[in-house]
Amino acid sequence: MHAISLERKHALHSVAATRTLEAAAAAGLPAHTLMRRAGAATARLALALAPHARHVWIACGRGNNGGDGLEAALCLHLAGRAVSVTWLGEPDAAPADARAAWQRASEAGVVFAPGPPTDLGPGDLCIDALLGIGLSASALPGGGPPRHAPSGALQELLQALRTSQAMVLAVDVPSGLDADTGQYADGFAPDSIPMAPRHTLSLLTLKPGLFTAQGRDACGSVWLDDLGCGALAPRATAQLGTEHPVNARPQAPHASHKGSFGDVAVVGGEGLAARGMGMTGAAWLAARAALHGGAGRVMVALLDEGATTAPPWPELMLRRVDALDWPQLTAVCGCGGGEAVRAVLPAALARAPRLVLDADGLNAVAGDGALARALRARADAGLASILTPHPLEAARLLQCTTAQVQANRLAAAQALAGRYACTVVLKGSGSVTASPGELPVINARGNARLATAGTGDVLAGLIGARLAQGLTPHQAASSAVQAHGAAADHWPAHQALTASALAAALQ
Ligand SMILES: NC(=O)C1=CN([C@@H]2O[C@H](COP(=O)(O)OP(=O)(O)OC[C@H]3O[C@@H](n4cnc5c(N)ncnc54)[C@H](OP(=O)(O)O)[C@@H]3O)[C@@H](O)[C@H]2O)[C@@H](O)CC1
Ligand SMILES: [K+]
Repeated sequence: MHAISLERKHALHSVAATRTLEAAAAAGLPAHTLMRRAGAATARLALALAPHARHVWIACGRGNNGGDGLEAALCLHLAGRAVSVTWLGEPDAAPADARAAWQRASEAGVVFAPGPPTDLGPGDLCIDALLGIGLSASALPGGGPPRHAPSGALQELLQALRTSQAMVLAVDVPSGLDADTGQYADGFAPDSIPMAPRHTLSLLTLKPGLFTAQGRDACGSVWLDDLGCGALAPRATAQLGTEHPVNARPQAPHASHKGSFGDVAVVGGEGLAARGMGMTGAAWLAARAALHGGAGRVMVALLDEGATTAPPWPELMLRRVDALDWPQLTAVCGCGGGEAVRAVLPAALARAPRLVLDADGLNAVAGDGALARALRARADAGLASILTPHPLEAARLLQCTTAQVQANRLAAAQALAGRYACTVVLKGSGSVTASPGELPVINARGNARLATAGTGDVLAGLIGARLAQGLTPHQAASSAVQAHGAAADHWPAHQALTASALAAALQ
Protein backbone atom coordinates (compact mmCIF):
# COMPACT_ATOMS: atom_id res chain seq x y z
CA MET A 1 0.00 0.00 0.00
CA HIS A 2 1.22 3.49 -0.67
CA ALA A 3 0.05 7.08 -0.70
CA ILE A 4 -0.33 8.46 -4.21
CA SER A 5 2.59 10.76 -4.89
CA LEU A 6 1.84 13.60 -7.25
CA GLU A 7 5.49 13.64 -8.33
CA ARG A 8 5.09 10.40 -10.30
CA LYS A 9 2.77 9.19 -13.00
CA HIS A 10 0.29 6.41 -12.22
CA ALA A 11 -1.82 4.08 -14.33
CA LEU A 12 -5.58 4.56 -14.04
CA HIS A 13 -8.08 1.76 -14.74
CA SER A 14 -11.77 2.04 -15.44
CA VAL A 15 -14.33 0.06 -13.45
CA ALA A 16 -14.61 -2.41 -16.35
CA ALA A 17 -10.82 -2.93 -16.42
CA THR A 18 -10.80 -3.30 -12.64
CA ARG A 19 -13.54 -5.93 -12.85
CA THR A 20 -11.45 -7.81 -15.42
CA LEU A 21 -8.49 -7.73 -13.06
CA GLU A 22 -10.66 -8.75 -10.11
CA ALA A 23 -11.94 -11.79 -12.00
CA ALA A 24 -8.46 -12.83 -13.17
CA ALA A 25 -7.02 -12.43 -9.66
CA ALA A 26 -9.88 -14.21 -7.92
CA ALA A 27 -9.62 -17.18 -10.31
CA GLY A 28 -6.13 -17.94 -9.05
CA LEU A 29 -6.78 -17.51 -5.33
CA PRO A 30 -8.74 -19.38 -2.63
CA ALA A 31 -12.28 -18.09 -2.05
CA HIS A 32 -12.64 -14.77 -0.18
CA THR A 33 -8.88 -14.03 -0.38
CA LEU A 34 -9.22 -10.68 -2.15
CA MET A 35 -11.79 -9.42 0.31
CA ARG A 36 -9.68 -10.52 3.25
CA ARG A 37 -6.73 -8.67 1.78
CA ALA A 38 -8.93 -5.62 1.17
CA GLY A 39 -10.16 -5.68 4.77
CA ALA A 40 -6.65 -6.14 6.16
CA ALA A 41 -5.33 -3.25 4.06
CA THR A 42 -8.18 -1.02 5.22
CA ALA A 43 -7.49 -1.90 8.85
CA ARG A 44 -3.75 -1.22 8.42
CA LEU A 45 -4.40 2.19 6.97
CA ALA A 46 -7.00 2.94 9.65
CA LEU A 47 -4.46 2.18 12.38
CA ALA A 48 -1.83 4.34 10.68
CA LEU A 49 -4.17 7.29 10.13
CA ALA A 50 -5.84 7.27 13.53
CA PRO A 51 -3.53 5.42 15.91
CA HIS A 52 -5.15 7.02 18.94
CA ALA A 53 -8.78 6.67 17.92
CA ARG A 54 -10.98 5.80 20.89
CA HIS A 55 -13.51 4.40 18.51
CA VAL A 56 -13.73 3.25 14.91
CA TRP A 57 -17.18 3.21 13.34
CA ILE A 58 -17.65 1.33 10.07
CA ALA A 59 -20.68 1.94 7.84
CA CYS A 60 -21.14 -1.12 5.61
CA GLY A 61 -23.41 -1.41 2.58
CA ARG A 62 -25.13 -4.52 1.27
CA GLY A 63 -22.59 -5.41 -1.41
CA ASN A 64 -18.94 -6.39 -1.42
CA ASN A 65 -17.80 -2.88 -0.51
CA GLY A 66 -19.62 -3.52 2.76
CA GLY A 67 -17.86 -6.90 2.89
CA ASP A 68 -14.50 -5.10 2.85
CA GLY A 69 -15.74 -3.03 5.78
CA LEU A 70 -16.74 -6.16 7.69
CA GLU A 71 -13.30 -7.72 7.11
CA ALA A 72 -11.67 -4.48 8.29
CA ALA A 73 -13.86 -4.54 11.40
CA LEU A 74 -12.69 -8.07 12.16
CA CYS A 75 -9.01 -7.11 11.77
CA LEU A 76 -9.38 -4.02 13.98
CA HIS A 77 -11.34 -6.00 16.58
CA LEU A 78 -8.63 -8.66 16.67
CA ALA A 79 -6.08 -5.86 17.05
CA GLY A 80 -7.87 -4.83 20.22
CA ARG A 81 -9.52 -1.65 18.91
CA ALA A 82 -13.01 -0.49 19.91
CA VAL A 83 -14.98 -1.04 16.70
CA SER A 84 -18.66 -0.92 15.88
CA VAL A 85 -20.31 -1.76 12.59
CA THR A 86 -23.57 -0.65 11.04
CA TRP A 87 -24.37 -3.14 8.29
CA LEU A 88 -27.21 -2.55 5.82
CA GLY A 89 -27.05 -6.10 4.49
CA GLU A 90 -28.76 -9.31 5.41
CA PRO A 91 -26.92 -12.61 5.52
CA ASP A 92 -29.30 -14.38 3.17
CA ALA A 93 -29.20 -11.62 0.52
CA ALA A 94 -25.50 -10.70 0.71
CA PRO A 95 -23.00 -11.72 -2.00
CA ALA A 96 -20.92 -14.75 -1.00
CA ASP A 97 -17.76 -12.84 -0.06
CA ALA A 98 -19.66 -10.33 2.09
CA ARG A 99 -21.71 -13.07 3.77
CA ALA A 100 -18.53 -14.92 4.71
CA ALA A 101 -17.03 -11.70 6.08
CA TRP A 102 -20.19 -11.05 8.15
CA GLN A 103 -20.04 -14.58 9.53
CA ARG A 104 -16.41 -14.28 10.56
CA ALA A 105 -16.93 -10.86 12.13
CA SER A 106 -20.03 -12.00 14.05
CA GLU A 107 -18.33 -15.13 15.35
CA ALA A 108 -15.35 -13.09 16.53
CA GLY A 109 -17.62 -10.83 18.57
CA VAL A 110 -17.51 -7.63 16.50
CA VAL A 111 -20.15 -5.22 17.82
CA PHE A 112 -23.04 -4.40 15.45
CA ALA A 113 -25.03 -1.20 16.10
CA PRO A 114 -27.87 0.59 14.29
CA GLY A 115 -25.86 3.81 13.88
CA PRO A 116 -22.66 5.63 14.82
CA PRO A 117 -21.65 6.17 18.44
CA THR A 118 -22.99 9.53 19.62
CA ASP A 119 -19.64 10.71 20.98
CA LEU A 120 -17.39 10.34 17.90
CA GLY A 121 -14.79 13.11 18.11
CA PRO A 122 -12.03 14.57 15.94
CA GLY A 123 -9.52 11.89 17.02
CA ASP A 124 -11.84 9.01 16.08
CA LEU A 125 -12.31 7.36 12.71
CA CYS A 126 -15.24 6.54 10.44
CA ILE A 127 -14.86 4.03 7.63
CA ASP A 128 -17.12 4.44 4.60
CA ALA A 129 -17.82 0.99 3.16
CA LEU A 130 -21.33 1.70 1.92
CA LEU A 131 -20.87 1.66 -1.87
CA GLY A 132 -17.88 0.96 -4.09
CA ILE A 133 -17.56 0.33 -7.79
CA GLY A 134 -20.91 -1.46 -7.84
CA LEU A 135 -22.75 1.87 -7.87
CA SER A 136 -25.70 1.35 -10.16
CA ALA A 137 -25.18 2.87 -13.61
CA SER A 138 -28.83 3.79 -13.87
CA ALA A 139 -28.32 6.19 -10.99
CA LEU A 140 -25.65 8.16 -12.83
CA PRO A 141 -26.42 11.49 -14.49
CA GLY A 142 -27.59 10.87 -18.03
CA GLY A 143 -27.38 7.11 -17.45
CA GLY A 144 -31.00 6.18 -18.05
CA PRO A 145 -34.13 6.36 -15.92
CA PRO A 146 -33.14 7.77 -12.54
CA ARG A 147 -33.01 5.32 -9.73
CA HIS A 148 -34.48 6.61 -6.49
CA ALA A 149 -32.11 8.83 -4.59
CA PRO A 150 -30.53 7.14 -1.58
CA SER A 151 -33.20 6.86 1.01
CA GLY A 152 -33.84 5.64 4.51
CA ALA A 153 -30.95 3.99 6.27
CA LEU A 154 -28.42 4.54 3.46
CA GLN A 155 -29.16 8.26 3.41
CA GLU A 156 -28.84 8.49 7.20
CA LEU A 157 -25.48 6.73 7.21
CA LEU A 158 -24.15 8.92 4.38
CA GLN A 159 -25.25 11.96 6.32
CA ALA A 160 -23.56 10.68 9.48
CA LEU A 161 -20.30 10.18 7.57
CA ARG A 162 -20.48 13.67 6.11
CA THR A 163 -21.30 15.53 9.30
CA SER A 164 -19.04 13.59 11.65
CA GLN A 165 -16.14 15.38 13.28
CA ALA A 166 -14.09 12.22 12.89
CA MET A 167 -11.77 11.60 9.96
CA VAL A 168 -13.32 9.47 7.21
CA LEU A 169 -11.56 6.67 5.36
CA ALA A 170 -13.46 5.62 2.23
CA VAL A 171 -12.99 2.04 1.07
CA ASP A 172 -12.23 1.88 -2.66
CA VAL A 173 -14.22 5.01 -3.57
CA PRO A 174 -16.27 7.56 -1.60
CA SER A 175 -19.80 6.18 -1.57
CA GLY A 176 -21.99 7.47 -4.39
CA LEU A 177 -19.09 8.71 -6.52
CA ASP A 178 -18.80 7.11 -9.95
CA ALA A 179 -15.26 5.75 -10.08
CA ASP A 180 -15.06 6.23 -13.86
CA THR A 181 -16.23 9.83 -14.14
CA GLY A 182 -15.80 11.48 -10.74
CA GLN A 183 -19.49 12.44 -10.75
CA TYR A 184 -21.85 11.66 -7.91
CA ALA A 185 -24.88 9.60 -8.79
CA ASP A 186 -28.20 11.42 -8.49
CA GLY A 187 -28.95 12.28 -4.89
CA PHE A 188 -25.49 11.40 -3.56
CA ALA A 189 -23.68 14.74 -3.86
CA PRO A 190 -23.02 16.33 -0.46
CA ASP A 191 -24.54 19.75 0.23
CA SER A 192 -21.13 21.10 1.20
CA ILE A 193 -17.56 19.91 1.42
CA PRO A 194 -17.20 18.02 4.72
CA MET A 195 -14.85 19.65 7.21
CA ALA A 196 -13.20 16.52 8.66
CA PRO A 197 -10.11 15.15 6.86
CA ARG A 198 -10.78 12.49 4.23
CA HIS A 199 -8.79 9.61 2.85
CA THR A 200 -9.62 7.07 0.18
CA LEU A 201 -8.01 3.63 -0.11
CA SER A 202 -8.39 2.54 -3.71
CA LEU A 203 -8.30 -1.25 -4.12
CA LEU A 204 -6.69 -3.27 -6.90
CA THR A 205 -6.34 -0.22 -9.20
CA LEU A 206 -6.54 3.56 -9.21
CA LYS A 207 -9.69 4.71 -10.98
CA PRO A 208 -9.96 7.88 -13.10
CA GLY A 209 -12.98 9.28 -11.26
CA LEU A 210 -10.93 9.70 -8.09
CA PHE A 211 -8.98 12.52 -9.75
CA THR A 212 -11.33 14.51 -11.97
CA ALA A 213 -14.67 16.35 -11.69
CA GLN A 214 -15.84 15.97 -8.07
CA GLY A 215 -13.37 13.20 -7.31
CA ARG A 216 -10.59 15.35 -5.89
CA ASP A 217 -12.88 17.00 -3.31
CA ALA A 218 -14.62 13.73 -2.48
CA CYS A 219 -11.50 11.62 -1.94
CA GLY A 220 -9.08 13.79 0.02
CA SER A 221 -5.75 11.92 0.12
CA VAL A 222 -5.69 8.83 -2.06
CA TRP A 223 -3.92 5.55 -1.22
CA LEU A 224 -3.59 2.43 -3.31
CA ASP A 225 -3.38 -1.23 -2.35
CA ASP A 226 -3.23 -3.57 -5.35
CA LEU A 227 -4.07 -6.56 -3.11
CA GLY A 228 -1.00 -8.32 -4.47
CA CYS A 229 -2.45 -8.39 -7.98
CA GLY A 230 -0.69 -5.49 -9.68
CA ALA A 231 1.17 -7.77 -12.09
CA LEU A 232 -2.15 -8.92 -13.58
CA ALA A 233 -3.38 -5.39 -14.33
CA PRO A 234 -4.73 -4.95 -17.87
CA ARG A 235 -3.88 -2.04 -20.14
CA ALA A 236 -4.42 1.31 -18.46
CA THR A 237 -7.48 3.39 -19.29
CA ALA A 238 -5.74 6.70 -18.59
CA GLN A 239 -2.73 8.08 -16.77
CA LEU A 240 -2.49 10.30 -13.71
CA GLY A 241 0.19 12.97 -14.09
CA THR A 242 3.13 12.93 -16.43
CA GLU A 243 6.87 12.61 -16.17
CA HIS A 244 7.69 14.78 -19.17
CA PRO A 245 10.19 17.53 -18.42
CA VAL A 246 8.58 20.56 -16.89
CA ASN A 247 10.90 22.81 -18.83
CA ALA A 248 13.01 21.59 -21.74
CA ARG A 249 15.63 24.30 -21.21
CA PRO A 250 17.75 22.72 -18.47
CA GLN A 251 18.73 19.94 -20.90
CA ALA A 252 19.65 22.36 -23.69
CA PRO A 253 23.24 22.50 -25.01
CA HIS A 254 25.42 25.36 -23.84
CA ALA A 255 25.80 26.62 -27.42
CA SER A 256 22.15 27.58 -27.68
CA HIS A 257 20.73 30.84 -29.00
CA LYS A 258 17.29 32.41 -28.76
CA GLY A 259 16.22 30.75 -32.00
CA SER A 260 16.90 27.32 -30.44
CA PHE A 261 13.83 27.58 -28.26
CA GLY A 262 11.32 28.64 -30.86
CA ASP A 263 9.28 31.70 -31.63
CA VAL A 264 5.86 32.04 -30.06
CA ALA A 265 3.34 34.54 -31.36
CA VAL A 266 0.34 35.36 -29.22
CA VAL A 267 -2.57 36.58 -31.33
CA GLY A 268 -5.44 38.01 -29.31
CA GLY A 269 -6.40 40.87 -27.06
CA GLU A 270 -9.33 42.63 -28.70
CA GLY A 271 -9.15 46.38 -28.06
CA LEU A 272 -11.61 48.59 -26.21
CA ALA A 273 -12.72 50.26 -29.43
CA ALA A 274 -14.19 47.09 -30.98
CA ARG A 275 -17.03 46.35 -28.54
CA GLY A 276 -16.31 48.50 -25.51
CA MET A 277 -14.40 45.67 -23.76
CA GLY A 278 -10.61 45.85 -23.58
CA MET A 279 -9.10 42.36 -23.43
CA THR A 280 -5.50 43.03 -24.29
CA GLY A 281 -4.44 41.86 -20.82
CA ALA A 282 -5.23 38.26 -21.77
CA ALA A 283 -2.74 38.39 -24.66
CA TRP A 284 -0.02 39.93 -22.50
CA LEU A 285 -0.53 37.26 -19.84
CA ALA A 286 -0.22 34.45 -22.38
CA ALA A 287 2.88 36.09 -23.78
CA ARG A 288 4.46 36.52 -20.38
CA ALA A 289 3.79 32.86 -19.61
CA ALA A 290 5.39 31.82 -22.92
CA LEU A 291 8.46 33.84 -22.04
CA HIS A 292 8.80 32.37 -18.55
CA GLY A 293 7.94 28.96 -19.96
CA GLY A 294 11.14 28.99 -21.98
CA ALA A 295 10.25 30.24 -25.47
CA GLY A 296 13.20 31.86 -27.24
CA ARG A 297 11.30 34.89 -28.58
CA VAL A 298 7.74 35.95 -27.90
CA MET A 299 5.75 38.22 -30.18
CA VAL A 300 2.36 39.71 -29.51
CA ALA A 301 -0.07 40.60 -32.28
CA LEU A 302 -2.88 42.54 -30.66
CA LEU A 303 -6.32 42.63 -32.23
CA ASP A 304 -6.49 46.26 -31.30
CA GLU A 305 -6.71 48.23 -34.54
CA GLY A 306 -4.92 51.53 -34.44
CA ALA A 307 -3.84 51.42 -30.81
CA THR A 308 -0.22 52.20 -30.10
CA THR A 309 0.65 50.17 -27.08
CA ALA A 310 4.02 49.63 -25.51
CA PRO A 311 4.59 46.07 -24.25
CA PRO A 312 4.29 45.93 -20.45
CA TRP A 313 7.46 43.78 -20.41
CA PRO A 314 10.34 44.84 -22.68
CA GLU A 315 11.26 41.27 -23.70
CA LEU A 316 8.00 41.01 -25.63
CA MET A 317 7.89 42.18 -29.23
CA LEU A 318 4.88 43.76 -30.87
CA ARG A 319 3.85 42.61 -34.35
CA ARG A 320 1.01 43.48 -36.67
CA VAL A 321 -0.99 40.39 -37.62
CA ASP A 322 -0.14 40.88 -41.30
CA ALA A 323 3.57 40.98 -40.43
CA LEU A 324 3.56 37.56 -38.76
CA ASP A 325 5.75 34.98 -40.43
CA TRP A 326 3.28 32.14 -39.74
CA PRO A 327 5.34 29.20 -41.08
CA GLN A 328 8.12 29.97 -38.59
CA LEU A 329 5.89 30.31 -35.54
CA THR A 330 4.12 28.54 -32.79
CA ALA A 331 0.89 30.54 -32.60
CA VAL A 332 -1.22 30.93 -29.48
CA CYS A 333 -4.50 32.23 -30.77
CA GLY A 334 -7.63 33.42 -29.05
CA CYS A 335 -6.71 34.75 -25.60
CA GLY A 336 -8.99 37.78 -25.17
CA GLY A 337 -9.61 37.58 -28.91
CA GLY A 338 -13.28 38.55 -28.80
CA GLU A 339 -14.99 38.74 -32.16
CA ALA A 340 -11.87 40.08 -33.83
CA VAL A 341 -10.03 36.76 -33.70
CA ARG A 342 -12.43 35.23 -36.21
CA ALA A 343 -10.87 37.23 -39.06
CA VAL A 344 -7.37 35.99 -38.21
CA LEU A 345 -8.24 32.32 -37.86
CA PRO A 346 -8.27 31.30 -41.54
CA ALA A 347 -4.61 32.33 -41.87
CA ALA A 348 -3.60 30.83 -38.52
CA LEU A 349 -5.37 27.54 -39.25
CA ALA A 350 -3.95 27.28 -42.75
CA ARG A 351 -0.38 28.38 -42.10
CA ALA A 352 0.79 27.99 -38.48
CA PRO A 353 2.68 24.69 -38.15
CA ARG A 354 2.00 24.63 -34.43
CA LEU A 355 -1.18 26.20 -33.05
CA VAL A 356 -2.70 26.53 -29.58
CA LEU A 357 -6.33 27.60 -29.79
CA ASP A 358 -7.90 29.07 -26.67
CA ALA A 359 -11.00 30.92 -25.50
CA ASP A 360 -12.59 33.04 -28.27
CA GLY A 361 -10.60 31.12 -30.87
CA LEU A 362 -12.51 28.02 -29.77
CA ASN A 363 -15.85 29.83 -29.74
CA ALA A 364 -15.22 31.00 -33.29
CA VAL A 365 -14.52 27.44 -34.46
CA ALA A 366 -17.63 26.15 -32.65
CA GLY A 367 -19.81 28.67 -34.48
CA ASP A 368 -18.36 28.42 -37.98
CA GLY A 369 -18.38 25.21 -40.03
CA ALA A 370 -15.65 26.42 -42.40
CA LEU A 371 -13.27 27.14 -39.52
CA ALA A 372 -14.11 23.78 -37.96
CA ARG A 373 -13.28 22.02 -41.24
CA ALA A 374 -10.04 24.00 -41.51
CA LEU A 375 -9.08 22.89 -38.01
CA ARG A 376 -9.89 19.27 -38.78
CA ALA A 377 -7.82 19.45 -41.99
CA ARG A 378 -4.66 20.50 -40.15
CA ALA A 379 -3.84 16.98 -38.98
CA ASP A 380 -3.84 15.64 -42.55
CA ALA A 381 -1.45 18.45 -43.51
CA GLY A 382 0.91 17.45 -40.68
CA LEU A 383 0.19 20.60 -38.63
CA ALA A 384 -0.03 20.34 -34.83
CA SER A 385 -3.04 21.75 -33.00
CA ILE A 386 -3.92 21.98 -29.31
CA LEU A 387 -7.33 23.11 -28.04
CA THR A 388 -7.70 24.30 -24.45
CA PRO A 389 -11.45 24.51 -23.73
CA HIS A 390 -13.10 24.89 -20.36
CA PRO A 391 -16.27 22.78 -20.04
CA LEU A 392 -18.60 25.40 -21.59
CA GLU A 393 -16.30 25.87 -24.59
CA ALA A 394 -16.02 22.09 -24.92
CA ALA A 395 -19.81 21.83 -24.88
CA ARG A 396 -20.06 24.38 -27.70
CA LEU A 397 -17.50 22.46 -29.74
CA LEU A 398 -19.30 19.15 -29.15
CA GLN A 399 -22.76 20.69 -29.55
CA CYS A 400 -23.93 19.36 -26.22
CA THR A 401 -24.50 20.76 -22.73
CA THR A 402 -21.88 21.58 -20.13
CA ALA A 403 -23.52 18.99 -17.84
CA GLN A 404 -22.98 16.32 -20.51
CA VAL A 405 -19.31 17.28 -20.78
CA GLN A 406 -18.88 17.16 -17.03
CA ALA A 407 -20.78 13.86 -16.74
CA ASN A 408 -17.80 12.15 -18.36
CA ARG A 409 -14.82 14.44 -18.76
CA LEU A 410 -12.48 11.74 -20.06
CA ALA A 411 -14.93 10.73 -22.76
CA ALA A 412 -15.66 14.36 -23.70
CA ALA A 413 -11.97 15.21 -24.08
CA GLN A 414 -11.39 12.08 -26.16
CA ALA A 415 -14.42 12.83 -28.33
CA LEU A 416 -13.13 16.33 -29.03
CA ALA A 417 -9.64 15.05 -29.79
CA GLY A 418 -11.15 12.57 -32.23
CA ARG A 419 -13.51 15.06 -33.85
CA TYR A 420 -10.81 17.64 -34.56
CA ALA A 421 -7.85 15.22 -34.85
CA CYS A 422 -5.79 17.21 -32.35
CA THR A 423 -4.73 17.44 -28.73
CA VAL A 424 -7.34 18.69 -26.27
CA VAL A 425 -6.94 20.00 -22.75
CA LEU A 426 -10.33 19.93 -21.03
CA LYS A 427 -9.82 22.32 -18.12
CA GLY A 428 -11.45 22.13 -14.70
CA SER A 429 -10.80 20.05 -11.59
CA GLY A 430 -8.57 17.24 -12.85
CA SER A 431 -7.83 18.67 -16.31
CA VAL A 432 -7.79 15.99 -18.99
CA THR A 433 -5.29 15.99 -21.87
CA ALA A 434 -6.38 13.77 -24.74
CA SER A 435 -4.84 13.15 -28.17
CA PRO A 436 -5.67 10.61 -30.88
CA GLY A 437 -3.73 7.41 -30.25
CA GLU A 438 -2.37 8.51 -26.85
CA LEU A 439 -3.30 7.49 -23.32
CA PRO A 440 -5.29 10.41 -21.86
CA VAL A 441 -3.61 12.15 -18.93
CA ILE A 442 -5.49 13.44 -15.90
CA ASN A 443 -3.67 16.21 -14.08
CA ALA A 444 -3.38 15.75 -10.35
CA ARG A 445 -1.86 19.14 -9.56
CA GLY A 446 -3.43 22.54 -8.96
CA ASN A 447 -6.06 23.85 -6.60
CA ALA A 448 -8.97 26.25 -6.29
CA ARG A 449 -6.61 29.24 -6.21
CA LEU A 450 -6.28 28.84 -9.97
CA ALA A 451 -9.93 29.88 -10.30
CA THR A 452 -9.01 33.49 -10.97
CA ALA A 453 -9.08 35.64 -14.11
CA GLY A 454 -6.25 35.12 -16.55
CA THR A 455 -4.88 31.77 -15.38
CA GLY A 456 -6.27 30.12 -18.53
CA ASP A 457 -4.34 32.61 -20.68
CA VAL A 458 -1.20 31.77 -18.73
CA LEU A 459 -1.75 28.08 -19.42
CA ALA A 460 -2.22 28.67 -23.16
CA GLY A 461 1.03 30.65 -23.31
CA LEU A 462 2.93 27.99 -21.40
CA ILE A 463 1.64 25.25 -23.70
CA GLY A 464 2.79 27.37 -26.65
CA ALA A 465 6.28 27.63 -25.16
CA ARG A 466 6.48 23.85 -24.64
CA LEU A 467 5.31 23.22 -28.19
CA ALA A 468 7.84 25.70 -29.58
CA GLN A 469 10.61 23.86 -27.74
CA GLY A 470 9.93 20.68 -29.66
CA LEU A 471 7.75 18.59 -27.36
CA THR A 472 4.95 16.68 -29.05
CA PRO A 473 1.50 18.28 -28.66
CA HIS A 474 0.50 15.65 -26.09
CA GLN A 475 3.70 16.13 -24.09
CA ALA A 476 3.57 19.90 -24.38
CA ALA A 477 -0.03 20.09 -23.21
CA SER A 478 0.14 17.55 -20.39
CA SER A 479 3.45 18.82 -19.01
CA ALA A 480 2.30 22.44 -19.16
CA VAL A 481 -0.93 21.62 -17.34
CA GLN A 482 1.10 19.87 -14.67
CA ALA A 483 3.61 22.73 -14.30
CA HIS A 484 0.78 25.28 -14.12
CA GLY A 485 -0.91 23.27 -11.36
CA ALA A 486 2.33 22.65 -9.50
CA ALA A 487 3.08 26.39 -9.46
CA ALA A 488 -0.27 26.95 -7.76
CA ASP A 489 0.35 24.10 -5.33
CA HIS A 490 3.66 25.66 -4.27
CA TRP A 491 2.19 29.16 -3.97
CA PRO A 492 2.86 30.78 -0.56
CA ALA A 493 -0.32 30.61 1.52
CA HIS A 494 -0.17 34.28 2.53
CA GLN A 495 0.35 35.59 -1.01
CA ALA A 496 -2.48 36.32 -3.46
CA LEU A 497 -2.28 34.21 -6.61
CA THR A 498 -2.67 36.50 -9.61
CA ALA A 499 -2.30 35.35 -13.21
CA SER A 500 0.52 37.80 -13.80
CA ALA A 501 2.52 36.56 -10.81
CA LEU A 502 1.74 32.97 -11.80
CA ALA A 503 3.17 33.57 -15.28
CA ALA A 504 6.35 34.92 -13.74
CA ALA A 505 6.66 31.95 -11.36
CA LEU A 506 6.51 29.30 -14.07
CA GLN A 507 9.52 27.06 -14.50
N1 LIG B 1 -15.51 -9.32 -5.22
C1 LIG B 1 -14.21 -9.14 -5.07
O1 LIG B 1 -13.43 -9.98 -5.41
C2 LIG B 1 -13.70 -7.89 -4.52
C3 LIG B 1 -14.53 -6.78 -4.27
N2 LIG B 1 -14.06 -5.72 -3.65
C4 LIG B 1 -14.96 -4.68 -3.14
O2 LIG B 1 -16.23 -4.86 -3.69
C5 LIG B 1 -16.72 -3.63 -4.22
C6 LIG B 1 -17.66 -3.91 -5.32
O3 LIG B 1 -18.66 -4.70 -4.77
P1 LIG B 1 -20.08 -4.88 -5.45
O4 LIG B 1 -19.90 -5.22 -6.85
O5 LIG B 1 -20.82 -5.85 -4.62
O6 LIG B 1 -20.71 -3.45 -5.40
P2 LIG B 1 -20.85 -2.40 -4.20
O7 LIG B 1 -19.93 -1.29 -4.51
O8 LIG B 1 -20.74 -3.02 -2.87
O9 LIG B 1 -22.32 -1.86 -4.43
C7 LIG B 1 -23.39 -2.78 -4.60
C8 LIG B 1 -24.45 -2.46 -3.61
O10 LIG B 1 -24.80 -1.10 -3.77
C9 LIG B 1 -26.18 -0.98 -4.01
N3 LIG B 1 -26.38 0.15 -4.91
C10 LIG B 1 -25.82 0.34 -6.12
N4 LIG B 1 -26.18 1.53 -6.64
C11 LIG B 1 -27.02 2.09 -5.75
C12 LIG B 1 -27.74 3.31 -5.72
N5 LIG B 1 -27.66 4.18 -6.71
N6 LIG B 1 -28.49 3.58 -4.65
C13 LIG B 1 -28.57 2.70 -3.64
N7 LIG B 1 -27.91 1.52 -3.60
C14 LIG B 1 -27.15 1.23 -4.65
C15 LIG B 1 -26.60 -2.28 -4.58
O11 LIG B 1 -27.93 -2.42 -4.30
P3 LIG B 1 -28.87 -3.35 -5.24
O12 LIG B 1 -28.58 -2.93 -6.65
O13 LIG B 1 -28.43 -4.72 -4.95
O14 LIG B 1 -30.23 -3.00 -4.79
C16 LIG B 1 -25.69 -3.24 -3.85
O15 LIG B 1 -26.23 -3.54 -2.59
C17 LIG B 1 -15.48 -2.89 -4.61
O16 LIG B 1 -15.72 -1.50 -4.67
C18 LIG B 1 -14.55 -3.27 -3.49
O17 LIG B 1 -14.78 -2.47 -2.35
C19 LIG B 1 -12.72 -5.77 -3.11
O18 LIG B 1 -12.85 -6.46 -1.92
C20 LIG B 1 -11.79 -6.50 -4.02
C21 LIG B 1 -12.25 -7.87 -4.21
K1 LIG C 1 -17.06 3.32 -0.11
